[in-house]
Amino acid sequence: MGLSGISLLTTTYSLILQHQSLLLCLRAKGFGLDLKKDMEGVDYLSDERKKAQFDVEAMKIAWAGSLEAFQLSDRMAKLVANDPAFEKFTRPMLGRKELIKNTLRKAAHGWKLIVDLRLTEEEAKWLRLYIDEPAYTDLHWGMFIPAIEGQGTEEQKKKWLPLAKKMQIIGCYAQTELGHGSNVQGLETTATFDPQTDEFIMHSPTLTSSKWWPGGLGKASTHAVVYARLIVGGEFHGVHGFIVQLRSLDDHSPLPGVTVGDIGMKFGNGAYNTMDNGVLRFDHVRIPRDQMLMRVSQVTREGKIMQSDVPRQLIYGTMVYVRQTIVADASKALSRAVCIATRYSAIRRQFGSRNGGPETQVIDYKTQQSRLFPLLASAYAFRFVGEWLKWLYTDVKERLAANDFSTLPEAHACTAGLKSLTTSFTADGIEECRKLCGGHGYLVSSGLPELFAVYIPACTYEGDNVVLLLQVARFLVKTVSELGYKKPVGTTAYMGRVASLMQNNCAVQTAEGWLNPGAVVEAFESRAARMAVRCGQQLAKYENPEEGFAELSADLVEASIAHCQLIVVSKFIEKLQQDIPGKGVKQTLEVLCYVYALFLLHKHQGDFLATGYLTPKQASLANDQLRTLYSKVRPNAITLVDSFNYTDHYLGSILGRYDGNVYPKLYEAAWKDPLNDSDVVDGFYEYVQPILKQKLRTAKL
Ligand SMILES: CCCCCCCC/C=C\CCC/C=C/C(=O)SCCNC(=O)CCNC(=O)[C@H](O)C(C)(C)COP(=O)(O)OP(=O)(O)OC[C@H]1O[C@@H](n2cnc3c(N)ncnc32)[C@H](O)[C@@H]1OP(=O)(O)O
Ligand SMILES: Cc1cc2nc3c(=O)[nH]c(=O)nc-3n(C[C@H](O)[C@H](O)[C@H](O)COP(=O)(O)OP(=O)(O)OC[C@H]3O[C@@H](n4cnc5c(N)ncnc54)[C@H](O)[C@@H]3O)c2cc1C
Repeated sequence: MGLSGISLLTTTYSLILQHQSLLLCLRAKGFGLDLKKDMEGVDYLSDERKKAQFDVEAMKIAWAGSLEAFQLSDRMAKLVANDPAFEKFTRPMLGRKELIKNTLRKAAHGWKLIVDLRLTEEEAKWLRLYIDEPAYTDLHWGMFIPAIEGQGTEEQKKKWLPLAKKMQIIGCYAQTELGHGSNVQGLETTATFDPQTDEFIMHSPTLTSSKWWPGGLGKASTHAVVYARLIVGGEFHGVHGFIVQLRSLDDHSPLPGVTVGDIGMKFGNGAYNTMDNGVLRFDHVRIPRDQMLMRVSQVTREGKIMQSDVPRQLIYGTMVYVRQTIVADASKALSRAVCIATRYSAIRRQFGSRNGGPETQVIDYKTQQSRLFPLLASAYAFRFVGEWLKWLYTDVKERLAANDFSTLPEAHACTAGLKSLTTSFTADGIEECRKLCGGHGYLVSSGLPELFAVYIPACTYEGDNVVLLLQVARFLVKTVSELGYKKPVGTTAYMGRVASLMQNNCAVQTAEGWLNPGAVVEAFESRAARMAVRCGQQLAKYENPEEGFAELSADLVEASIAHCQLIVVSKFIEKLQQDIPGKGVKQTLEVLCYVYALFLLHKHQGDFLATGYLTPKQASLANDQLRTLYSKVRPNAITLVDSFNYTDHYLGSILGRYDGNVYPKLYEAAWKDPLNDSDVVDGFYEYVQPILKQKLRTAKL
């Protein structure tokens, strides 16, 4: 085959697909074909992109939240993607020491860009996101600084924040211990006030009191906000945060009395191993009294405890903040996996060839659609609920600054519940995307294994997901028990209509009847209210409420999930009531909103049926409608994932490449694996050749 023959192959998409494997064989056998030249610059997904029924540029803005947000994010994504310093292809192949050093290098380069280009805090945040490598900086900016901002006095903020924001100190958030993570009040590290020297003595009295897990602690941090039991005058006064210096600012060596190191390798290659999660012990380390974060309680020079008007729950405030950001991160992680799986599903063909024509794109299989499109819809749903949660958190923060703490319990329940719901779904969703990509999804170069490995701890950190749903359950039970005399507000306002929600059943008679926001919201409200009330009734049978709560905890978790799903569905619907510009954008989002809601209704139909709200026929109609909706998503699938506006660098996936040029790039990547540096593998002469050359004496073999 001559070169002209090869260029002919590039003329049509389907022909190229048929001949790719042949070309690859030729190259492998040394025919000297330049695949790069032949395949690059072709958009294998262009036919798919032509099918779009909406304005993609407008959808990008709807996804980003505003034109300004889109432009900012786009600028930072390109800045990172075009900088070779942020290459990440080889990350999963690095040993731990190289990995950490590489991360330190990237973090330093990122900081240099932030300083040199005078980036704002918002721009810097996006820059770190697109660098896409968990690092000590996440904890420094994401928890250490927010802990001081939320729990420090004005004086403390004035002293510590400028140092932290200029990175003259590096901080982490040291709460969890070897023996306790979820049970914060069970922490054992002590901070004992010494009135003679006006200091706290930080001490780790037991092995299980060793701080264990804090990110950035292992190797990078100079300081930590350490959570410890406050002991004054021999009495315990609750757990509080203390700013403690751990390492010398000159040579980074641990200070006297401080034992600190990394806790070792974690799940997966690369992935979260770029983070130095650490262990820390104190041997009677002294810190000045003014290093206790004193917005909630103060210890005076004389050793008196003073309580401000601020509720003690504010000590948990940093977790509320981070849980809110984790919901936003869930939509990013899920959309990334979905983008990879959707693009690849349009490229991949299996079966169905007629008369030698192309095989069927796997995205056209209804089973593929029924697994993929709900994930796509969920990515959008999480994006919009994340946007709402950010608003809620900003509102709470402003109120807290003005000493209005009334909305803190709801903010806690919403952040805890939505963190749990979105991270559990996203972790499962990434794994589903891997399966949707068949065998190639299991290759590291698909980007999915590392994304999964880096993401799954989100179900555990910032609160184990079940523990958090039990917090939501407490909030719901309290709301139900107060219904007689207190009007529920915010996300529990629907409980105010509990009588009608318990009585009225679903009125939908046709599949089209489900395309009605009122019908959908009422279904989710009725299910959530009925499950919460049922739990309340069951609980009332127990003399000891705590015993009842423990006994019914599995049902309470289900009720919490129902409540949180209602929030996501409602916020998606509310988003659609806003003005969303761009041809077809709102209509396409409406389709996704119904896919999200009806998929959940189908998946949890047991709840809807058991509570008596739906009949089996109505549940079946919802499923009929869902099938119709999948057909409406299909032509828009590729452009819906293009609307995330992810660069190939951020996606980090050959299967998810924007141009769909999958096979040549997979092939090329295989040859870059260090194992292929030589034809004869290291170890052949020691371990393989002797076997091949052995003269067997046993008769049996
Ligand atoms: C590719 C790159 C990807 C990179 C991704 C980067 C993402 C970066 C993000 C994160 C990186 C990971 C960092 C991880 C950090 C951590 O994990 S820090 C440690 C987090 N630890 C936890 O979350 C512990 C979980 N436990 C708790 O939250 C609590 O202890 C509890 C379980 C809620 C408490 O239980 P308990 O019953 O003992 O509670 P009490 O202390 O008695 O308090 C009860 C009352 O307080 C109210 N409450 C509880 N929590 C809060 C809160 N956060 N805010 C407000 N109010 C709260 C609760 O409702 C009770 O109130 P009531 O008495 O009125 O009923
Ligand atoms: C990657 C990663 C990064 C982390 N980063 C930090 C950090 O920067 N700073 C920090 O301080 N911590 C950090 N952590 C620690 C993290 O916050 C805790 O691991 C988390 O809060 C869970 O606590 P645990 O490990 O004690 O789990 P456990 O509470 O021991 O959970 C074990 C099991 O018990 C169940 N369980 C526990 N309590 C109850 C209950 N009351 N009712 C029913 N079931 C229950 C849980 O559901 C779970 O199935 C990190 C953890 C990870 C994995």
